[in-house]
Amino acid sequence: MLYKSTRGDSSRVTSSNAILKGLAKDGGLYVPTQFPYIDIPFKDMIPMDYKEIAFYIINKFFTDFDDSTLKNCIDNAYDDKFSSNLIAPLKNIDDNYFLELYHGPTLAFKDMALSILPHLLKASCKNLNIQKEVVILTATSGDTGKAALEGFNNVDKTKIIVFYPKKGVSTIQEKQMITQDGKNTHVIGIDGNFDDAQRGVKEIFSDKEFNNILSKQNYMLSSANSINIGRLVPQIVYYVNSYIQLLKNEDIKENEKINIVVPTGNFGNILAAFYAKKMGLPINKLICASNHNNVLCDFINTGIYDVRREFKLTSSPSMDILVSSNLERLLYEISNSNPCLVKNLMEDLKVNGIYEINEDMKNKLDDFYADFATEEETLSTIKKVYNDFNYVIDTHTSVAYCVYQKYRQKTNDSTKTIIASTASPFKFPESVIESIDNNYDVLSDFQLIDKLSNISNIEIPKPIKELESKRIIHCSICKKDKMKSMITNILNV
Ligand SMILES: N[C@@H](CCOP(=O)(O)O)C(=O)O
Repeated sequence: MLYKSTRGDSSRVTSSNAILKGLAKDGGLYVPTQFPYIDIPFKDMIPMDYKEIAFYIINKFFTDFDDSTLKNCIDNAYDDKFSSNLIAPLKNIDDNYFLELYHGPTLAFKDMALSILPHLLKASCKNLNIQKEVVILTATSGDTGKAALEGFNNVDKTKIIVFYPKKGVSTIQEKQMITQDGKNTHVIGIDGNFDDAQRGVKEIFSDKEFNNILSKQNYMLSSANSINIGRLVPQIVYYVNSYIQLLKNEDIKENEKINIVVPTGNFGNILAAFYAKKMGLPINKLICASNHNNVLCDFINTGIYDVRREFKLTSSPSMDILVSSNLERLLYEISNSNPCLVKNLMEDLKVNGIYEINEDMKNKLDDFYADFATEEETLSTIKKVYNDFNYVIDTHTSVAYCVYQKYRQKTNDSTKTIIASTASPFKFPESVIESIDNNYDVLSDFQLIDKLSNISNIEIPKPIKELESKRIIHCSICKKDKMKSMITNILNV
């Protein structure tokens, strides 16, 4: 299996190369040259556990890793760092299936891939005999940053540098990042939003001169964001695994189609579900749920991507994104793998802040349904789910569930549905408690966490409990146009 750029660079690279580089030379994203198919009957997968399914799927994409290396990466990733031995359990709430992706070390779905990425990256270095130190640049709107810091913490011959919007993440998300220990970790708040951080990181990847300077000093750049194919492939696994869980529990029949609802910002998580569908997972609709930054929802409904709108800070900060990176991979797929077309659309976006896809591509968006939740709807949905089912969800999952309710009302579609539950409610105690009972607005974050634990009858997750006494280690901030000089200082180049 080889990988190519969405923007036409003619070179084909191995998975090790794609993982190490993160982004293609021409600024495009690496995509597989063909899609592997799930070639065993789903019922034969019932006895397989999460790790075995992970091996089956990842092995089809990362073909230059030998079996024992890949198994080793998987064993080291999905171990007792996860508080559920199912790794990603499904909760049946009112015959909807919440796929709880937040039982990893940092309590967000990003752990599902960032627990394995450092191992894949180290193995890639070995496969390619790379002796350089790898500098992982990461832009985050809250969850990726902490998961990447945790994953790469003290990993030999790597440094991890995370940029986050100083005013665009929850208090707990920020505290999780700025208290991160590890001699190779760096965290910087910027005076812009997530789009500024992501743009800055991408510009640095494409800056040939800077990359040459780094190379002379024995450094190379890679990415922990979902622009890196090493992030995306492990995310396909949990959709396949959850389908098998449904089958095992006899909630569905073999080959019965399901819907998947994903709260979406950078389009990585829903793209992984789309990739699962391309591999043969029986999926009816992929339901894209946006918050008030509803640029993706508009795109899916009109074929026009228009970022010329106000960037809103919401209670679901991880989705506060207007320039959604992975949509580029979808454009590539729905354009019949036409890199010139993708390149032109990306150029239109850069120059004019808008593009429109052609009719043929619009028709291929039929796999998707999209809607969005307002702030009010997000908070009232948390309350409703709590009151009706005594189940506490976070703000991002609430966006997903709210959009799903709208979908049901509009379509009457009763297909069994998985709702990606992307983060623990303990990461957003203020918004979650405010939704359920707004009598507590004078309490501090950690008092709110206690309250949340009482209300939900769920023990405070260990990583949150430990956070209260952790000291702040990182207090760097920078202007959004000074990200490169921050890196220069850190690396002393
Ligand atoms: N939601 C993200 C933003 C970055 O997305 P990624 O999936 O590309 O890493 C975050 O929490 O940082």
